[in-house]
Amino acid sequence: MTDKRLYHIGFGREDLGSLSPTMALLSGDPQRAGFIAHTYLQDVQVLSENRGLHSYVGHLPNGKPILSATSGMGAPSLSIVVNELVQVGIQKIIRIGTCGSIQPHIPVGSIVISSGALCRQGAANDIAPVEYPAAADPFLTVALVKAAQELNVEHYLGITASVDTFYEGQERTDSANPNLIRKLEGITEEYRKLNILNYEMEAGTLFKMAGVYNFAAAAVCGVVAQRTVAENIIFTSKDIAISNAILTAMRVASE
Ligand SMILES: O=P(O)(O)O[C@H]1O[C@H](CO)[C@@H](O)[C@H]1O
Ligand SMILES: O=c1cc[nH]c(=O)[nH]1
Repeated sequence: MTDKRLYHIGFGREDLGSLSPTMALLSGDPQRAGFIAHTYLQDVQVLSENRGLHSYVGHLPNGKPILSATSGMGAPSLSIVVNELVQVGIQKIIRIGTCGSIQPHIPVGSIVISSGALCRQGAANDIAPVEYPAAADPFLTVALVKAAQELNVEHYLGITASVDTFYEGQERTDSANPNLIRKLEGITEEYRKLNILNYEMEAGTLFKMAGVYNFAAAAVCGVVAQRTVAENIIFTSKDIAISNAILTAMRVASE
């Protein structure tokens, strides 16, 4: 542990003052991290906006201090941020993300709460063996499910596929690269049959790090694409999907 400013997140323990938050809400998108901070936290301070990794600290109406931070996209960036957040005293992380559904019954606008992840992520292999479980914290995860029930948010609990690429790794061909390597052809259908609910790009590595570093992690993602129908993001449902994920996570953070 250190009291110095951490190189990537751009702040250290001393910048947190007497607040000393132990919970972080982690968004891939810096705008989302800022929105959460400015909408839900009181006495918000901008801790850093280094490399697009915007971080904010404040407290909830009940006085609980909370950090709202940015992971960036993908596991390599997340792994750096999470390592540094743990160094400044964070013990619980809820990822608030977006995802693509690969099950026909999970519509855009709803949320997926991850019970665990199939972790097809290179960064995680630097942290733990490939067989190491990518398991969400059961207590935070049940709390997210309860929160979604209480808020009447359409939610699904199950296994997430966390992969390194948005296009090839999620079997998208409507992109600059129309060619998929053979091992990725049909992977979405295979995952669908394995009862995997969704694709995203950070939860698996986050969960493995939580096991190795000994902190609690959970993930809630708004569904912004329906991959059994099409590859594209459904912009008309994006705001409601993200809002549902944020509301659900904030209810848990407020407990
Ligand atoms: O919306 P965020 O949290 O960034 O999450 C998802 O969106 C990005 C891809 O569009 C990836 O980071 C993926 O995991
Ligand atoms: O389809 C999607 C949507 C958001 N994020 C992903 O990683 N995939």
